[in-house]
This record gives sequence, structure tokens and C-alpha cells, in this order.
Amino acid sequence: MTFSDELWDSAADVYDAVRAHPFLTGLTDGTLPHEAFGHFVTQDSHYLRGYARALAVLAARAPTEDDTTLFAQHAAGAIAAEQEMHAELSASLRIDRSGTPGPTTLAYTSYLLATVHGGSFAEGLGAVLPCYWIYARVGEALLAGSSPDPLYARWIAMYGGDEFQAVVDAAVGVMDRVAADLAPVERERVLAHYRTTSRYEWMFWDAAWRLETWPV
Ligand SMILES: Cc1ncc(C[n+]2csc(CCO)c2C)c(N)n1
Repeated sequence: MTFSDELWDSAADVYDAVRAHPFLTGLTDGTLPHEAFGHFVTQDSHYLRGYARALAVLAARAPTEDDTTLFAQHAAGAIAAEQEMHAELSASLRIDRSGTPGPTTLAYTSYLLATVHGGSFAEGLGAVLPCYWIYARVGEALLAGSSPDPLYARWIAMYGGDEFQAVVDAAVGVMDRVAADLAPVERERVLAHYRTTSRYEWMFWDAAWRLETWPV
């Protein structure tokens, strides 16, 4: 069993909860209110900016030139996704993207940035991995059914596509290679970060579903 198999299995329960979440079942059957999707798009543009910074830090701390190139390219890809896809979706949804990050978005991006700065390279990679991996698996599963809503179908096509699967495979491959040199205690830390950010992935969908705002 590879380390990435172990990682996936360690948070498979969280992935199952993500798949069953009403935000995602609503995307596929088209019943998700546009208001909740709009909330997601707004918060995701804040998230992607933070995530891109986390990947750029990881690129700077990477052990090889190839790894630096990979994560720097993915950081640029996250910014491009934010700018292109979200600008387009926001126009269709007629939403304003100027709002501030909500509680879950800020907590998730703060955790990512704290881990890539304060932890080892492997720990940082463990923290950023669920974002890639859960999305690719969710995208793949949603692609099978798509959505009667053209807006949701477009979003599903992007994350379920082959191009994105290759991006995920590359990041998972780095994790397996780096894990070969890790002490058991270090692997435990990677597993803990991976589980935490998997939970944040669920919370991110849930925040959009609840139209979460700051309570005070
Ligand atoms: C909350 C949230 N989690 C994951 C993604 C997906 N995602 C964003 S950037 C990237 C990899 C580099 O381009 C991936 C997989 C998202 N959009 N929003």
C-alpha cells in the first residue's frame, strides 16, 4: 500500500460525507439554489488567492527543481482559475465579488498558510492535497451525471476533466516520493494535516449551503 493510499483511506469517511452533502447532490439534480452557488463562487475566489499563495510557498520550499516548477505552475493555475472561471460565473450569476472572506474561508486559508510556513515540506503538501484530490474525485463522480443546469454543468466539466486529473496525479506522485524518506512521527503529522483540510473541504461546501456570514 502506498502512502497516498493510506492518506486517501484515512479520510475516506470525510470524502463520503462530502459526496452526500446537499450542496453537491443539489448541483447534480439542479435543485441547488443559485444563491448558494453564488456564495460558493464568491468565497472560492478568496480561497483560491490564499491557496495559490500556499502553493507558491510550497514551491519555494520544494526539494527539487522539478517540484518547484510543478507547484509554481499550479499556483499560477489557481490564480488563472480564479480570474477566468470565476469572473465568468460571477457575471452569469450577477454577484458582487468584492465581499470579504467568510469565517470558514479565512480559517481554511489561514490553516494552509500556517502549515506551509511552519511545517515541513511534506506537512505542507499533506495540507494542500485534499483540495486537489477531493475535487478531482468529486468532479469525476459528478461528471457521470452532470447537471440539468448549464451553469453547474460547466463547473462540473472543468473539475471532472482529464487535464485536471493529471494535475492531481502529479501532486500525489510528489507526496509518495517524499513520504519514502519520512520517519513514522512525520508521517503521522502529514496524516493529521490531511484529515484537517479534508474536513475544511466539507466545511467549505457547508458554509456555502448555509450562506454563512460572520455572526457578529
Ligand atoms: C474550496 C476549494 N477546494 C478546492 C478547489 C479546487 N482547486 C482549486 S486550485 C486547485 C489546484 C491548482 O490549480 C484545485 C484543485 C477549489 N476551487 N475550492
